[in-house]
Amino acid sequence: MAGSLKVGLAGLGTVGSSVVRILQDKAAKLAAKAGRPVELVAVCAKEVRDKNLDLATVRWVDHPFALAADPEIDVLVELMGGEGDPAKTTVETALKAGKHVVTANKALIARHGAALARAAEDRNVAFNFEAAVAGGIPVIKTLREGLVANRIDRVWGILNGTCNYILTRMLDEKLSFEDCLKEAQRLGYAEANPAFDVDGFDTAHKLAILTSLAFGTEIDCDAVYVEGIRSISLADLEMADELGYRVKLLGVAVRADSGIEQRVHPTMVPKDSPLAQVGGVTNAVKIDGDAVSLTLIGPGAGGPATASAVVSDLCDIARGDRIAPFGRSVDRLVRPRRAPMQHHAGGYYIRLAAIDKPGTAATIARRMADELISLESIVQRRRGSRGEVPASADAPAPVVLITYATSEDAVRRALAAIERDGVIVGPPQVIRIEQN
Ligand SMILES: NC(=O)C1=CN([C@@H]2O[C@H](COP(=O)(O)OP(=O)(O)OC[C@H]3O[C@@H](n4cnc5c(N)ncnc54)[C@H](OP(=O)(O)O)[C@@H]3O)[C@@H](O)[C@H]2O)C=CC1
Ligand SMILES: N[C@@H](CC=O)C(=O)O
Ligand code: NA
Repeated sequence: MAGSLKVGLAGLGTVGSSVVRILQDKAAKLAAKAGRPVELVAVCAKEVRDKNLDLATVRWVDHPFALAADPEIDVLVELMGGEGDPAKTTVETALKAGKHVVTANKALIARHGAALARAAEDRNVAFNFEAAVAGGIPVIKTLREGLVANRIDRVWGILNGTCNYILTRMLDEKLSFEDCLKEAQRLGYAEANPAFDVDGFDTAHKLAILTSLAFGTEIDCDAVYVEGIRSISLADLEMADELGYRVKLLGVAVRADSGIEQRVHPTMVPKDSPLAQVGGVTNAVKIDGDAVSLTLIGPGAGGPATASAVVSDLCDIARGDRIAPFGRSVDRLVRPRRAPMQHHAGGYYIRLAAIDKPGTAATIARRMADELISLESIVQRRRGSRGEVPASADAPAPVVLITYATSEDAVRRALAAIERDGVIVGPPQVIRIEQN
């Protein structure tokens, strides 16, 4: 058997600890599959959180930059997280030193992926990041290699385990948003700063990476329209359920007439659609190609699932597989044309807190008609029913509209007019609807 691939690991948190365990517990099987042992020789961390981790045979290095330049290692695994330092310089240092790099750090790739991939290409080393998108689901490999013969028109799905866990638990267990988030943190799903999860930025990072792979374009993270899930109430989840939908935080990248549309927002999907069935920390990615359309479903976060992808990347390197990180040379990625969000076309769920007085319903209907928006349904509830509306005599009553396909622009204009008319209280809740 060939000599071992020597691994240096920076970051011993949720994912790093699981990587150590897999490399140790499955050493013989991995060596057989990769054709040579994959050996952890050095680690670097601020502290060892998991006191049961056996690091007796592993060298401790005090700083990640030193680990990245360590002459003994062949590959640097970066599992510290964060788009800036120390992660960025650690990865740059390793690539400059001619070492392969594996990372799960989507924030880093979304911001600096092209420059890092170029550095890897220049030195003919691997820069692998399967764990960065949809955790254990091999979606990077699927897009980069398995679907190479396809023209991709849309890549979309549930890309954040924490948000899907929260939305599922809120509806199923009637738990509060805060309690669900705490559970997701305890289970190791959330980012170090969970605002990245619940405000949609983690999904945006992942979507930007998928977009580049799917459409052969430069990563354009700033082009992603982002809305998170903080505004989604139990009332919305229950109303969606009643109307035949589930609410999911989706990332959607689609080839539109005016360019590539990239958006992240809470989305209603029909209850009988595959994405609606995906609950908890599970992720799902749908890829619509001209020859093959498929859906990949699997665990999107958590130590073991994410480490599974990291170890897969390491085995590819051990086998000698070298593939351009974005499936083609960075110089061959094209600049994407951005399709503006105002041009987005689709159905909408709109929840209004309507003032209960004669003419309100007519005003709302007229403003919608002015913008040529056709309504599929209107549901009006009594005051004090769902919608967290107090039951006092002058309290507003929840009105829910479901529109047929229309444009974002038209919806925004109609709602602005309704607000000016003074027939609603507070901001309207708007959730886009995505059909299969
Ligand atoms: N958790 C998940 O489910 C998934 C995570 N990822 C990504 O994987 C990466 C790691 O995530 P995760 O394991 O959850 O994060 P954790 O916060 O659990 O672990 C990060 C580790 O890196 C250490 N670290 C941070 N800064 C330094 C430093 N300057 N020097 C040395 N060590 C440092 C931390 O130490 P300390 O604890 O002392 O701060 C901690 O041990 C992130 O990029 C994340 O986005 C990707 C997919 C899924
Ligand atoms: N915080 C992320 C972790 C995996 O990428 C998530 O919840 O999906
Ligand atoms: Na993955």
